Amino acid sequence: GSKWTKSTISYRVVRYTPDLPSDTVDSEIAAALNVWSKASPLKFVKSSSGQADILVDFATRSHGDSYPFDGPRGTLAHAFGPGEGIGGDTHFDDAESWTTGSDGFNLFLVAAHEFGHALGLKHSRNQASLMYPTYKQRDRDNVLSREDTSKIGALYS
Ligand SMILES: CC(C)C[C@H](C(=O)NO)C(=O)N[C@@H](CC(=O)O)C(=O)NCc1ccccc1
Ligand SMILES: [Ca+2]
Ligand SMILES: [Zn+2]
Ligand SMILES: [Zn+2]
Repeated sequence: GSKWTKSTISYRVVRYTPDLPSDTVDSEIAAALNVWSKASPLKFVKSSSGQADILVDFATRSHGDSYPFDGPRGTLAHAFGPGEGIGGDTHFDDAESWTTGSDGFNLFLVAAHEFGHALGLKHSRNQASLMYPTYKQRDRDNVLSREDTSKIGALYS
């Protein structure tokens, strides 16, 4: 696949982390998707049951795909590139402490990075990019670099 061939993409949160109220998880996930809808023609709609393009899940260790999580730290989350079935699905390691602040790991920031992968972006070698491989604190109101914006623009122009 490498990119979605439709402009409205559905998502559903399958399981929630115990670290945060579920409506907080919902709003952080929606905010992370909004980062990308602002930089592309893509729209995201939330469904509360049944199938969806992007299934969001919190899990630990072995969790039904070939990429078991690794306990605290290390891998924080992963996402599959666009496509049917597992394509787009985004999993967060629930061994991490998920927060809305600067302690633990900020769910919004990690989700914004993961959804870049779920939309077809690879890692960047540019430290300024949200798609740089390693986590660091960023200004929530300005998470995309010019490179991120041009990459998603080129993919979904
Ligand atoms: C090989 C993959 C599965 C590593 C995985 C990742 O890149 N997921 O998208 C991940 O959890 N990377 C860590 C860093 C690492 O494992 O060395 C990370 O901080 N990812 C989240 C992240 C990265 C950059 C900005 C915001 C969030
Ligand atoms: Ca981990
Ligand atoms: Zn997984
Ligand atoms: Zn990544």
